Amino acid sequence: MNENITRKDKLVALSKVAQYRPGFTAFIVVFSVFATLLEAIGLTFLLPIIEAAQEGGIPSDNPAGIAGFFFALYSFLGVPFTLEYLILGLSGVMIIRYSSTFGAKWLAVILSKDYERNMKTRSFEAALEAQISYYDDKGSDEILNAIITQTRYAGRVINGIVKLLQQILLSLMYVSVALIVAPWLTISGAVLLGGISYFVQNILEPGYAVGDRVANANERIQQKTQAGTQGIREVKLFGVVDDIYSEFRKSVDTYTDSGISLNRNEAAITSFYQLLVALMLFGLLYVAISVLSLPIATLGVFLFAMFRLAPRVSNMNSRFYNINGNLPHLVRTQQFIEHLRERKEDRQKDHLVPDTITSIAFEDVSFSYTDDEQVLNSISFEAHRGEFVGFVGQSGAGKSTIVSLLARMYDPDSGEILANGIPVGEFDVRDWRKKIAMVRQDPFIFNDTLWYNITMGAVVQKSEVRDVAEIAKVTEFLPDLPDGFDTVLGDDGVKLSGGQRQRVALARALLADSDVLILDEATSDLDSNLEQQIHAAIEELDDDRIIIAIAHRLSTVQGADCIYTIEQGEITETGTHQELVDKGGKYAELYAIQT
Ligand SMILES: Nc1ncnc2c1ncn2[C@@H]1O[C@H](COP(=O)(O)OP(=O)(O)OP(=O)(O)O)[C@@H](O)[C@H]1O
Repeated sequence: MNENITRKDKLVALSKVAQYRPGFTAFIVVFSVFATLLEAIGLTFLLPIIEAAQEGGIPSDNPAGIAGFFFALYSFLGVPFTLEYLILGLSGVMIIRYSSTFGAKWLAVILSKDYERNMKTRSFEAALEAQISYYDDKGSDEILNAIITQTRYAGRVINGIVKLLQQILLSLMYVSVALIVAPWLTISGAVLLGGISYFVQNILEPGYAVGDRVANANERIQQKTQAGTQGIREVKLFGVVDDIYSEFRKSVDTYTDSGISLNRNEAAITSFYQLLVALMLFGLLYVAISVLSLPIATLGVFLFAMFRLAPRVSNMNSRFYNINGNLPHLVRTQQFIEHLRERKEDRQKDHLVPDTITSIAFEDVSFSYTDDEQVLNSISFEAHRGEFVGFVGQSGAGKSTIVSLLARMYDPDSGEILANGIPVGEFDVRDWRKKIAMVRQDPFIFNDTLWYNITMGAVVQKSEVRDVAEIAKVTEFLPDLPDGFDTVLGDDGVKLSGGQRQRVALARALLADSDVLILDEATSDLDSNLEQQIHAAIEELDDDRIIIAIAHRLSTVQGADCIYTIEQGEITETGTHQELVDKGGKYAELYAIQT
């Protein structure tokens, strides 16, 4: 993830949060301020009650001040101004106050969780739509971390902002009251409070820096966990258990220490801030009494406002610190979504994909994954409906890259890939891929049933699944599976052998009934006998589709209509098996070694 995050990036991230359901956010803020105001009203109710207690349970029938206000209100409503009704009134205010507080908190949680959901769904959706090259660059661990962990922290920012806004509004209210009763004293108090806030925020390590460490540690934890679980066999076999564990431990320690620092600093802000504010208030009190000689009533209201204001400002400071701590996650998540969108697969639809693909052609196609290395160099070939085409060549020659380009996992740097004479780049990429079924050497097996892994959730007849299972020789090991087609195959098909996994993937591809079947070392883990049986069955099955097979074992492509030998990204030989053997070139050399 981008480590060089500027102040502008932070502001942009925050402004995006502000634009997320602003009406709902404003409603929550105003609603919670209303709830807090009710507390103040409830407090003022105490005055007439105390008075009534002093008067032997009967409040004066002509009270002054706040009690007078309540007397007038009760008269207006036609409610007797007695102790019982005052207590009932106070209870009513408290019921509304705490119900409102509960409502405000509930709404704030809804907003925060809704934002988290929005970030999660947007990022996963964007990840699903992103080009494969993004996955090559970033690695799935970073993407998983961004979608699962980062978004959780990012969701907390909006909650923090709501709470910060509540505190700001309440503080403004108390400042206004204090300003009315004692303007100069309030201005002096506000300047002092501002100074203390600045001082407290600046002596501590910035929340953003601590939060950034947490975000980095999270990324490393995800990496190590993934390496230690998905790669558990290699980890054990190559004796790196201790290394993986110690790196994991280091990251978890950083995560824990940084989390503690963040919370400790927030607590420090709250505690020391309150101490400093108390000292400041003593100073102001001294000035008010000895220098300004304020009347007691004014002083009372001023002190009340200041005592209410101080915890709000302290809370504002720790909230601000907390938002800063979560901000790196928010910025990273937003940048992650943006980067994914920039790398979105092109979904242009200049042409509808033809119902039947009758031919495919590469015309002078060149490609490189990075600037350093040209992987394909002017590749040209054609394949027509019903033809079987084979690619052979040394490891790293570029064979898989050719079929990846055909499936539009990457776009060529130059040249054209055509289907029925139309550039495949002009089709909607998803529609185009529906015409292709590819089996890779190491196919992914979903942690689901065998049935799901073959049908991929499509509604199909059992007989169809049985047919493809028969051709792909899945039926050979089906009786060994405890629940037949309903057997769950485990994480990435862990309960199957390499050859069994390939056969499941082959059955999946055959069921897709595509126009182009690509077999990229699809049967390499099977013994030659089984492989030949499967290939014979596929070739017999349907002579309509185009079959492209990549193989190291030359017997796999021996029956192909045309075989291309690839060397360092170029086609160096073309012909049938016999023609190439007779030619005595690279193919013949490989064939001689293998036989
Ligand atoms: N995603 C990628 N990013 C960068 N380079 C890649 C990527 N995939 C493959 N390459 C490089 O491209 C070259 C061709 O790889 P490719 O997989 O097409 O070869 P191949 O002929 O299919 O090899 P093999 O027979 O071993 O599967 C290799 O040098 C490889 O390192």
